[in-house]
Amino acid sequence: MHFDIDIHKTLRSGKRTFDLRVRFQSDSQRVVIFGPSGSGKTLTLKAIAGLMRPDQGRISVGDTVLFDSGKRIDLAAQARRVGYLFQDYALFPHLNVRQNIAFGQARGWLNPGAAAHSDAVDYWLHAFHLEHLAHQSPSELSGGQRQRVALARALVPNPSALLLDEPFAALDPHLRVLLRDELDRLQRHLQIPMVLITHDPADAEVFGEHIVRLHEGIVQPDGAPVVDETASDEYHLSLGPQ
Ligand SMILES: Nc1ncnc2c1ncn2[C@@H]1O[C@H](COP(=O)(O)OP(=O)(O)OP(=O)(O)O)[C@@H](O)[C@H]1O
Repeated sequence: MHFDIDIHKTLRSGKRTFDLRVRFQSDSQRVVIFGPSGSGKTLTLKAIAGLMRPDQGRISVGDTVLFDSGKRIDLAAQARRVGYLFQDYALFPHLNVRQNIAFGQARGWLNPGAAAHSDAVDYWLHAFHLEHLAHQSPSELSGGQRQRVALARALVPNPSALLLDEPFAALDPHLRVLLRDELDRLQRHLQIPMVLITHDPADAEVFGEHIVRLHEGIVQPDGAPVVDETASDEYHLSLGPQ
């Protein structure tokens, strides 16, 4: 999957301004945007997802141009076919697990109850071992279960790429190691291209086939690729053919 990213955005808050000038290209399936707090990682991910409109630039994922200020292209977030995992998972507290996952489907937006019974929802409930929790609410789940529900919701519309905002930040250190391993195997199994943002070097080590280093809104030139050689065919989740 080819990512071609060129984002210009100036944000003002009182007397403070923040200039985001992010430009990179990648043919990697595993791109990590790595940088300290406040470096512009979330803004970059939101721009790719269509949740933040750049002032200028061009964003394409594969053959699809998602945004091009020169050509006045700006696809709506729902039309971009990218899954987004929010840092705090952003599950809906009033919907149960099944309904939260169904919300990932376009038709679920109006009536999650009606969309809750579909093959795709059943598939991801099963794949993430969530069937027995289908009727529970997010407040009744562990941190790891919440992450699986959020991942299932992001995957249910069969996106062409996955965007992950600090996916392990909300977890305790032990769970972080387990779920990092689980996401590693999930990505290798699905072969879904992903862009993951993090300030944790351990995430960059596992997922950073291509590392984009960000500092104060600008990509740093020393972003040499780091290839992870620990590929494993083994996969413990119940994933069948897609
Ligand atoms: N709506 C906004 N208006 C003004 N400034 C903003 C706005 N949103 C973000 N910023 C500023 O832009 C900068 C980059 O924010 P961003 O959320 O992308 O950082 P980040 O690298 O994801 O940080 P963290 O790791 O802490 O989440 C920050 O200094 C932030 O204060």
